[in-house]
Amino acid sequence: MSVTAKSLTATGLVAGYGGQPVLRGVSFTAHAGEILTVVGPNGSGKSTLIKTVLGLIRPIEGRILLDEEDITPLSPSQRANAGIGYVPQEANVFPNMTVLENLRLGVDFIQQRPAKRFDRRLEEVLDLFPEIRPKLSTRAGLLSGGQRQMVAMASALMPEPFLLALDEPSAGLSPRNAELLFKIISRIARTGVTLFLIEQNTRLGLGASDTGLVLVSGEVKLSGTASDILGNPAIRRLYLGGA
Ligand SMILES: Nc1ncnc2c1ncn2[C@@H]1O[C@H](COP(=O)(O)OP(=O)(O)OP(=O)(O)O)[C@@H](O)[C@H]1O
Repeated sequence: MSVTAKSLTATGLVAGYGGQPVLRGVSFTAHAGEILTVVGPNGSGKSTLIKTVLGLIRPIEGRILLDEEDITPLSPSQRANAGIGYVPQEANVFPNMTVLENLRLGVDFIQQRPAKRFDRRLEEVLDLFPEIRPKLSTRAGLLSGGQRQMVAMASALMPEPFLLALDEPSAGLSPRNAELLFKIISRIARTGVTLFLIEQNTRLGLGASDTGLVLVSGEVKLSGTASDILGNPAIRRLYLGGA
């Protein structure tokens, strides 16, 4: 079921909300087919960064590229059509609709990238989320938090995005469900999708990632392989409660 993953590159992003910029020159590359997790303390600019990648905030300076294509001028919906999928942290399913209806909406919102036949794509996506297969006719609002998060991710995958952006996927989940979700995230990457996520749970997020980015006060404090970052003594001391 592989799609062709694309890399996501940001160069010199300066962005904010009108006052002093929150992001102060952020550059990174999420390589095609890899998982990149952005971590950092509260208020460091993680949400601002994901909003800038999605086009919800226009950068004052800098560019965003999907492979070689400069997507900086594109609106959020144009970026969705260009193959950027997104799962927000909250309100990410339609609670009064069934799981199947939610998955159908995932395709209906994308206009310019005609996907495979719905049934075929549905089977591929359900193979990634066996836990929701028996729940297709259940209203999404009746599911557990972990299952709802799976439906949200499955719905975003329906139109075969090149890249999936996730906003704190483990938020509000039990440790067991959060671990399960990150197993699924690794499974998604193996199908050839690039994953770009922000995460409060540094150990879990970086533990499942290829590369990482530590954002502090709107600047990249550290970047590299996720295992190098997890092994960095300063990061361990600051964010992981260990020496
Ligand atoms: N809509 C907004 N208008 C003005 N300032 C904002 C807005 N949203 C966030 N900020 C400010 O931008 C800075 C970075 O916030 P941001 O939410 O990007 O950080 P974060 O790393 O995602 O934090 P958290 O981990 O707490 O979610 C903060 O100083 C915050 O107050």
